[in-house]
Amino acid sequence: MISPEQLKAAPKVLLHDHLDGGLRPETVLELAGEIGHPLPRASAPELGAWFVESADSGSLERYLETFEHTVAVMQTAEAIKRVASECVQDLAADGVVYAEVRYAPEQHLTRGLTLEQVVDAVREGFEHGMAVAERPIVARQLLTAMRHKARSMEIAELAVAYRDAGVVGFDIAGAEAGYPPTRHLDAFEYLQRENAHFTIHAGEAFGLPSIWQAIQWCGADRLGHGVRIIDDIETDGDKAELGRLAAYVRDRRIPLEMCPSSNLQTGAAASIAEHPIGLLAKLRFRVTVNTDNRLMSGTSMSRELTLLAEAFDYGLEDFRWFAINAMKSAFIPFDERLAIINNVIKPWYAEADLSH
Ligand SMILES: O=c1[nH]cnc2c1ncn2[C@H]1C[C@H](O)[C@@H](CO)O1
Ligand SMILES: [Zn+2]
Repeated sequence: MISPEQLKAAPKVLLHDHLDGGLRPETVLELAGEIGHPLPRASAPELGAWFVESADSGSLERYLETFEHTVAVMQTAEAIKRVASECVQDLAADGVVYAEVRYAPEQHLTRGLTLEQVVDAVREGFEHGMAVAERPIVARQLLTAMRHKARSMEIAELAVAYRDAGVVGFDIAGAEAGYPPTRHLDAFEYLQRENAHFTIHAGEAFGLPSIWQAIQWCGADRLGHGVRIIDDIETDGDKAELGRLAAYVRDRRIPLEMCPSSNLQTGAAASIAEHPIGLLAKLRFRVTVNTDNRLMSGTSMSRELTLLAEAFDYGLEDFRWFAINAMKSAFIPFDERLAIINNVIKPWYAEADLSH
C-alpha cells in the first residue's frame, strides 16, 4: 500500500473541478459574514459537514441545491479572487501539478459584475495562487454554461475571447435530465468553427442518449463523468462486449472525467467498489480521476486516489497512468502537455519505487 505522504507527493492532474464546489468552509463563513448571507451552520467544521451531508442526497438536483451558498458569496471581484487563489493553493498543496477548474460566469452577476469582470477576477486569483503556492502548479479556466439556462452561446464566445488569457475550454453543467446537450448545439458548432475545446457533463444523471448526443451531435472532446457508458458494455465473467457507442468512445480515446465520490452522492454509482471506473480502467478506456466538488464531497485528489487504491488495489503504476492519461487529455497546447509529462510526471515516477 502507498503511504498517504507518497500519494500526496505524487504529481496529479485534475481536469474536472468546480471553482464554486471547492471553497474552504472557513472562507464561505467569512465571505458570508461580510455580506450578511445567512448560512445553515455557524462554525467551519459544522459547515463543512453540512455541505457533505446535504450533497449526499442520492439525486443530482438536490446535490446542486448546496451551491446556492457558495455562489452567493462569490459575487464580487475580491471574493472571487480570494476563492480562486485559495483553490490553486489547496490543489498545489495536495500535489496537483496541472488543473483545469470550471465555473459558470453567468452565476456571478447578481452584484453587478460583468461576465468579463468575473473571468478577469478568476484569472487574477489563479495567477496569485500559482505565485504563492507551496509547490509548482499550472491552473487554467474552463467556462461553464448552465444547461437549463439560455446563455451558452454568449459563454462560448467569452471562452473564445479569453482563449489567450487563461481560459482553455468550455463546458455545460447543471441538471442533466430534461436538458440534453443538443439544446446548446449552436454554441458547440460555434466552438468547433473556432477550433476551440470543450467537454460536456454527460452520462451522470442520464444515460447513453446524453453521451451519444454529446459526442456525435455536439462533438465533445471529453465527457464530464460519462459513467453511464457502462450501460453499453455487457460483461460475462472475464469477458466484456462493447456496444457501438462504448467502442467508439474507447477507439477514439475520448477522455472520461470520472469523479467517484461525487457519483456516490448523486446516486450515479452505489459504492466505490462498484464504480464503473474499475471496469473501464481495466478495458483501457481513457480514464481520468477527478474531484468534481471538493467541498460537497469533502474530498481531494489524494483522497479520491486512496479510495480507488483501497477498492481496486491500485498502486503507483496505476496513478502514473491516470496522471498521464489526464495530461494527454488537457486542453492546453500539445507541447505544453508534453513538457509536464516529460519534465514533471515521468521523472517523479521514475524516482519512486513502482513496486510499492
Ligand atoms: O457533477 C455535476 N453535475 C452537473 N452540474 C454540476 C456538477 N457539479 C457542479 N455542477 C454545477 C453547479 C455549479 O454551480 C456549476 C458551475 O460550476 O456546475
Ligand atoms: Zn462536475
